Amino acid sequence: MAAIQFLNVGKRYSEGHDALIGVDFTLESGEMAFLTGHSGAGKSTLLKLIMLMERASRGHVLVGDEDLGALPRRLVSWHRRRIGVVLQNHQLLFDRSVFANVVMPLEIAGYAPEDAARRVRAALDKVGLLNREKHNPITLSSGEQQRVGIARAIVHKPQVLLADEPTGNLDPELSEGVMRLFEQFNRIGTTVLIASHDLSLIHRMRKRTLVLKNGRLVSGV
Ligand SMILES: Nc1ncnc2c1ncn2[C@@H]1O[C@H](COP(=O)(O)OP(=O)(O)OP(=O)(O)O)[C@@H](O)[C@H]1O
Repeated sequence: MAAIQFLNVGKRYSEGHDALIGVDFTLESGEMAFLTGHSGAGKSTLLKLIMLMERASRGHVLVGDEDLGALPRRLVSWHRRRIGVVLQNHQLLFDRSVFANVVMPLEIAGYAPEDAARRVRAALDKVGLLNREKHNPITLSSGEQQRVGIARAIVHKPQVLLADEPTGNLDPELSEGVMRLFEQFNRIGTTVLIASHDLSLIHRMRKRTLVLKNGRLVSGV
């Protein structure tokens, strides 16, 4: 079954700039792939369409069976809960603990506190940070902070995990560790799409790689 489908997708920003043109690809459920291309090629835009942070100007974006262009407004938050997102600057809040950062998506989704706490600990365990739950993230290294961001992205067991330059600030060894984590989530069935311009890292991972050039998919389809 397809997890993500782009059918002749175009995205024109209001200024008239075409960020994506005629993009067609399918990511099967349980697949892991990279998305690469020069700065401005359209990588972040493509991910934003999947998260419904932007809407396609042409064509169709499907996540599972749902055509996002036809998704009723009341289902947008349901849709976002199917997706976990990891960003380069991880957007952790430094006025609260690691635990409090990771539990946020579960609080928003209305989980009971005990259930939420169990899930947060399971997520922190998966990223190797169970002993840091009471720390403030500002006291952690950048690699550890990124792993807190990953725990927060997967704590609600999303079907799809998206990452936008998740290793941008990390040295090669830490970057590889983060990629191995994504691989682990993929192995248990999560569909993973990672935007990155770290070509040597992508090469080492030996996964399908979608390449964008000036808004068009030129390879990996
Ligand atoms: N909100 C916006 N309004 C107008 N233009 C935008 C907007 N967001 C992105 N763009 C433009 O769309 C094009 C694609 O941008 P996008 O951020 O998707 O590229 P990218 O491949 O992720 O680049 P980078 O690697 O530098 O993050 C760029 O020319 C960018 O300037």
